[in-house]
Amino acid sequence: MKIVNLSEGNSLLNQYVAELRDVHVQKDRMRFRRNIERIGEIMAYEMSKALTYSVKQVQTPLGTATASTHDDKIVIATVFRAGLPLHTGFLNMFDHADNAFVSAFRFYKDDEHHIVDVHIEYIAAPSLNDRTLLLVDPMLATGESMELAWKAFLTKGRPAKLQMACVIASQQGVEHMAELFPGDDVTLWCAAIDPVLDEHKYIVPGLGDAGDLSFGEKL
Ligand SMILES: O=P(O)(O)OC[C@H]1O[C@H](OP(=O)(O)OP(=O)(O)O)[C@H](O)[C@@H]1O
Ligand SMILES: O=c1cc[nH]c(=O)[nH]1
Ligand SMILES: [Mg+2]
Repeated sequence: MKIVNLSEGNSLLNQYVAELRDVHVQKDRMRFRRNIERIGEIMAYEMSKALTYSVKQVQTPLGTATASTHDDKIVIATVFRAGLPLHTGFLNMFDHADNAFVSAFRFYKDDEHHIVDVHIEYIAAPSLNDRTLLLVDPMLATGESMELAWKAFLTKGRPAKLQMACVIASQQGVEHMAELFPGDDVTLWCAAIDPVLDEHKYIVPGLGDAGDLSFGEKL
């Protein structure tokens, strides 16, 4: 698996990630969601550079212009619920894309909240055969949700290409995905890689619970 960490370069992206992490700015839920969406827009732009392009002719009112545009048949796929603002950001840019959704939520199997399991309940997707699948989820902690989402989407066909995107990845999550995708045909794009998970499997320093910060706490 190839990894592109977009925070390695200086750009406005880093400002949005810093705001996502900031406990004071997080009180503004609309800004939190919008910052994830803006990061999705920037990531989509960066990821568009890795697509397959061909030159086309465009009829203008005054003549014919040429443009190199991508030929990928894109499906943007995300994981309920924290993935929704990131998905919107991608769809703002890839506005012709089809879309796919899966629900995955982490729950604790023990009273001490140390053992996390992931539960998948719902999947809605077009045929993924021969498509370019952009699998986007803001947080990659253990990597379990991303792996199960990928396996759930595989029941809808075999994409020609897979590109994954997350805002904050943990080192453990990156290693988990690299084991799942040992070749270099899959790329993981992210805006930060954080060093550790805490005992509850939250990314540290991370940002907290992306789903709760976007939409409020759930029971
Ligand atoms: O890599 P993992 O350890 O699987 O954790 C990452 C998952 O955690 C978050 O979802 P969460 O389960 O909190 O659900 P939510 O979107 O409803 O908050 C996030 O959106 C990922 O899907
Ligand atoms: O740190 C984490 C880990 C999983 N999900 C989140 O929202 N945050
Ligand atoms: Mg959550």
